[in-house]
Amino acid sequence: MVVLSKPAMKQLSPIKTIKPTATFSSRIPLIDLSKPDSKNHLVKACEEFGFFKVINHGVPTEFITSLESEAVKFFSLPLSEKEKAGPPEPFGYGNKCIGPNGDVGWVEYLLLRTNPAFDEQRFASIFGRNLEFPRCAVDDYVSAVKRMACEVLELLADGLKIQQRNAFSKLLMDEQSDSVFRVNHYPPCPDLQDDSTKGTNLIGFGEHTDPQIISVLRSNNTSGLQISLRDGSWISVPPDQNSFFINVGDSLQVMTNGRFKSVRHRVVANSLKSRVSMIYFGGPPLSEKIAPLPSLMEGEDSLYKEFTWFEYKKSAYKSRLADNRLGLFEKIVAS
Ligand SMILES: C=C1C[C@]23C[C@@]1(O)CC[C@H]2[C@@]12CC[C@H](O)[C@@](C)(C(=O)O1)[C@H]2[C@@H]3C(=O)O
Ligand SMILES: O=C(O)CCC(=O)C(=O)O
Ligand SMILES: [Fe+2]
Repeated sequence: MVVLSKPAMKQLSPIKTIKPTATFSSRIPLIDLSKPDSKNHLVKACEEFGFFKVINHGVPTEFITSLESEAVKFFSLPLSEKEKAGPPEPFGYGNKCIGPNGDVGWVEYLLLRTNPAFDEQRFASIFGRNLEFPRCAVDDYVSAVKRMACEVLELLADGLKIQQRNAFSKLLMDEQSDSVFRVNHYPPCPDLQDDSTKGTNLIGFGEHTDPQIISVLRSNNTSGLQISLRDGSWISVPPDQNSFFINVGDSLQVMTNGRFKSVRHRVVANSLKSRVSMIYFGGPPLSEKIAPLPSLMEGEDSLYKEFTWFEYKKSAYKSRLADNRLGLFEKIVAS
């Protein structure tokens, strides 16, 4: 079974299908941010999984529910209306096409910038006069999630015994922080019934790691998110609309000289229910050098060549979703 999106300029691959072999796992680390020992659990989770679930996160429920209902309203509009906010370059409304290099998935989305430089006018220019998406609901939600992301990063710095506890979080707090916000909608996708594809599902969002420092993800109660373990196997993440899921991004992997690993993840479309997810990608300013923190090197050499976030992002936008983007920046170690 091949599902093609509408013709576009780029050569598009068919949306991939997948046999639902991953099992739901109770192994995903659960971090209670209100507990005094959370910093050590956080470090362990970042080392072992690059992924964890957070409870007692302090993000007001009303910010979550109000933004999610606005997202549902937006995605319920006729396609011709939503397309007025597209195509994503990279910001705006996108449908099936992910990124500029031919990746596709069973997903539609809004990709927005979050820093203050993305002013009212530029926000409005995406949505136009008759197509509203409430900037204030995005701002309330993103500010609260960013605060929580910074708290997590500061606890991680404490857990790693880094003296400057804002070593990571200051990059998200910077006025020039290149952070991004994404709302994904995965429409229900009935089980495929073709002989060759019976019992398989479409890929909603293909496997990848996130390039930034940290990603904070929240979804409605529909399953679909899967993460890859260190042995390469995939596990399904049980959905929980009251919690947040956090991904270590490539930049945090580099800043910890590989001690934390960015997590490979993907989304499989659900056959019956639609899935809505909202993800804040906390990134550094474009000019920031991404390099291991000296206190984490303990006499080791950096595993990575020196690069700025601008250079990494430029390279990421030339890559396909599933590529090992950090590979290009790893030092070749003589054996
Ligand atoms: C295929 C692509 C989409 C992406 C840019 C890229 O060329 C490779 C990285 C992709 C990713 C993954 C995490 C985030 O969803 C994202 C916004 C990002 O920063 O990197 C996407 C990019 C995108 O959709 O524009
Ligand atoms: O929608 C999701 O749950 C995850 C999507 C994702 O990984 C991304 O947008 O980078
Ligand atoms: Fe991702």
